[in-house]
Amino acid sequence: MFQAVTEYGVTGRAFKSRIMEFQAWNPRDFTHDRHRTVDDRPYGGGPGMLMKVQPLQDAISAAKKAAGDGVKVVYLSPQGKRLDQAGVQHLAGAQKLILVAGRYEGVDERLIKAEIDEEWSLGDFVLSGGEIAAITVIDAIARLIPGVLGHDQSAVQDSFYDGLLDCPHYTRPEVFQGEKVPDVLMGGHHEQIRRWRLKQSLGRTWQRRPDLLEDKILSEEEKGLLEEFVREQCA
Ligand SMILES: NC[C@H]1CCC[C@@H](CNc2ccc(C(N)=O)cn2)C1
Repeated sequence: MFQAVTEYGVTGRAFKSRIMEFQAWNPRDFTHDRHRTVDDRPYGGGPGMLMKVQPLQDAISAAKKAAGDGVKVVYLSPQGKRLDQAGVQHLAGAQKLILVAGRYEGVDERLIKAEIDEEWSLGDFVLSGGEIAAITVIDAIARLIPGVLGHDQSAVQDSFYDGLLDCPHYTRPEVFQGEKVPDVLMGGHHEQIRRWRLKQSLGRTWQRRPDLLEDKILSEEEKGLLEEFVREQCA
């Protein structure tokens, strides 16, 4: 599953060039019974199983041992703190991360308490396993590691990560579905293009995610551009 980030795209290059390193630790490799059992029944009964404590504990311990000092152990679940770009930046600051991907109905609370440093959630929805959440986190973190994105892409990244939604993008043909590319983008006037893109990002954020604007202090220029956008919308 993790080949999605270790083998493809910019993240794949980050792992191939060893800017980043990945190793998977499967609890099944830490079982001692013939069926390599990794699930166990919940005390208190009820449907579903939990992750068997001993194999998961041993997998985490082995990963910690291999990581050495300065490792942060993160558990991904709907019960975690809601992850956003600021949270990704926080995680990207860690030298080493162990991402624990759960399966079944969950993990014994005592194991979480003993081994997990931070619990994060990608959103209010349930996946069949934490692996896809871990893959997503790895991708988001990788994009923030110096050298992973080409310098040109990192320029694009900055505009998006100032807490605003991205502006509309256009490429060939000039007319598509009966609609022309906005003239400003055809003119090559970089300062006008910068302002237009910033105005579109501000306006789109105001329209679709006003909550993001609540946490953002706008510069005088941004305030002016947003007012212009709103006036044009209400005209
Ligand atoms: N109680 C269900 C829970 C038990 C333990 C394993 C997880 C794996 N699935 C996940 C993991 C994370 C997220 C998320 N939102 O970040 C959603 N789903 C499911």
